[in-house]
Amino acid sequence: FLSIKSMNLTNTSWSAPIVWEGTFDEEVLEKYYAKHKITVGLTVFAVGRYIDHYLKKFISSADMFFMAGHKVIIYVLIDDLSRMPWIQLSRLRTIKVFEIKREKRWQDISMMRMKTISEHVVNHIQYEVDFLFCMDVDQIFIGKYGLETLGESVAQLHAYWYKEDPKEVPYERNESSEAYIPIGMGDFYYHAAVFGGTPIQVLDIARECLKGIMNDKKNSIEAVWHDESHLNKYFFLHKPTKLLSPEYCWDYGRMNGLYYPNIKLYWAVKDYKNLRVIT
Ligand SMILES: CC(=O)N[C@H]1[C@@H](OP(=O)(O)OP(=O)(O)OC[C@H]2O[C@@H](n3ccc(=O)[nH]c3=O)[C@H](O)[C@@H]2O)O[C@H](CO)[C@H](O)[C@@H]1O
Ligand SMILES: [Mn+2]
Repeated sequence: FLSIKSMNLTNTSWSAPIVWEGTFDEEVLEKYYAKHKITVGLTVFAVGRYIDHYLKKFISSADMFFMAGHKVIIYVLIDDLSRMPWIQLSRLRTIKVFEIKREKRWQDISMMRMKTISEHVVNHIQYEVDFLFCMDVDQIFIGKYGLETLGESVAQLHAYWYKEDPKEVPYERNESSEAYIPIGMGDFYYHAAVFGGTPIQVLDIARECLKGIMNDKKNSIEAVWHDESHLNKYFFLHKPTKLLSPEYCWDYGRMNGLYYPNIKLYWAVKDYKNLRVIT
């Protein structure tokens, strides 16, 4: 019998922990943070049809499972304030809603999040939270997503690629792109649906990714997986201090016979045809 712990990597070659259920002591963490009170931020974007389709479920499930028992500020970036759903939150939770401009192409809606995140971290988030996560809206929490995920620079292993040789993962392979990673290089393939860290670290991630995205635009290049390609380049150059196992961003639609009992967050059903803006 092999436990998940022994089947899967729990440390990277640069000694960053890979967080799986069973690799941390929740009690010790809770005791520590009872004495060191923190506030955790969570940014989420909802533009166009993603508002009605995903936002309410994301927020109400976060209310229940994201940093339960700790102070949380959810930052909602939305292109139509009048469609912000009403959600009753538990104690210790606050929502701040901001209206953003709507990009025309879904690729830009996704990529330009890096710009909006940078601006908001600079203007206020850095003074309001100790740790910050940035997440896609098309996902749902179903298990406790807790203190074990906090770190200076946190990356999410992509559920499709975490066992794969880096040679096989879909990094950007066009040498002219800022996101380029040569074949044979790279550590893991990270999922852009979740990243985080201290606000200053998140600012560096967002700024560097944005720089790459804008330089590529200048050269009429768009990386194969958009912001995700640039995020992978960033984490290749600046190793994350903590990695989250796929339990923290699972796809039930493509399990490949694998079953993990401790999923904390999973992909909502995608419906690109109907939900994404027409390009
Ligand atoms: C499996 C897969 O295909 N993954 C890619 C796909 O992720 P996703 O299919 O998860 O991208 P997505 O459609 O969720 O877009 C990313 C996020 O942007 C926001 N949003 C996007 C479109 C929109 O009309 N309204 C809106 O609010 C929303 O917060 C969403 O969660 O695309 C991303 C952006 O290119 C990355 O490249 C991912 O690697
Ligand atoms: Mn998504």
